[in-house]
Amino acid sequence: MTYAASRFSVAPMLDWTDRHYRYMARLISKRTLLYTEMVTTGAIIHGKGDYLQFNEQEHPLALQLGGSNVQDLAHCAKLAQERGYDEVNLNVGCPSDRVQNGRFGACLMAEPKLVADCVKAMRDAVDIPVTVKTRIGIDEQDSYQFLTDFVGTVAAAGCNDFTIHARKAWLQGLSPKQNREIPELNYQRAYDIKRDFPQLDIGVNGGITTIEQCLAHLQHLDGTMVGREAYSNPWLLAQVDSKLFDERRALLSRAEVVEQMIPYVEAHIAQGGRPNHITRHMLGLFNGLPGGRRWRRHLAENAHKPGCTAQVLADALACLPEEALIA
Ligand SMILES: Cc1cc2nc3c(=O)[nH]c(=O)nc-3n(C[C@H](O)[C@H](O)[C@H](O)COP(=O)(O)O)c2cc1C
Repeated sequence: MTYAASRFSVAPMLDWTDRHYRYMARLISKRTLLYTEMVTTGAIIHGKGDYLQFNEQEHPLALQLGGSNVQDLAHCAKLAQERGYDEVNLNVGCPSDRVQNGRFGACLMAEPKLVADCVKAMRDAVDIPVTVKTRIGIDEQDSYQFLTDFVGTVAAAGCNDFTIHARKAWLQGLSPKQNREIPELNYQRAYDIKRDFPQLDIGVNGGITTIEQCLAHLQHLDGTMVGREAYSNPWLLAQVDSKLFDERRALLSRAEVVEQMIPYVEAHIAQGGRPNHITRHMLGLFNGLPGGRRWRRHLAENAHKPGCTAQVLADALACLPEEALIA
């Protein structure tokens, strides 16, 4: 496998990977594939807002859909393609009650035939890749056979690209938050799927916190997806283009990223938004550096105040020592 054939992505995360986070992430890495938060077909079709909005700078960008109605998913996939998304992904991994009531998310692992029908309808509607994010199992259905039956059935419907969150979903008794730590991760399951379905693109997700871990997974797999670490420590993305894609392009410093966010925040305010809609995603930018706490505190204490402007970012930068500014 070449570097360029492998994938690195930031996971879809509700309330976290909104368009503002993604705009910042794109300033840090050009090669990372960014996912939207999960958007339900119901929100897109019946909602009042524009749930497909993004900034052209965000490419490459994948829309994650939640749903299980075949026609609705096909319709939303088509809208995604028309709007310019680079990929459309189906959520077969979220364990929350709300999602189970809507019969989508992780509970769909128990209905591979339905997922296959959804994927086929989406594939028929669009030319962009249709991908699936899934778990290694749900509840007591956690055998390797269960996972291979699921992947095999969905792949036969035309999905060539799976990201496997290497932790099974508990549909009862654990909150989605608890279910991100328990039960334990089983990366071997994802490796075994790649061995048994070598023609498929298989990526892994769950518990990855360093680029070195990504490189270790890429010995077995086609891609890695990072969630929480890419949010709380966005500077992780600064190593992606060079270490995973062998690109030599000069990177921005953290301070330069902040400077480029200032006009973006100004434009957001001009449209009636508040700075903290954006700065809340930037709190971890100086994590681990001297002054990182002061940066975080300044934004957390000021960016929500009425009348606050994009100057809050310049003021927060001024709290930092020189060594943090050039890092
Ligand atoms: C705040 C939050 C929101 C999430 N929302 C979604 C979502 O919308 N769709 C989805 O497939 N997974 C969602 N997840 C799960 C992540 O995509 C990912 O699978 C999980 O966090 C494990 O990866 P990590 O250990 O790298 O964080 C969410 C996770 C978090 C922390």
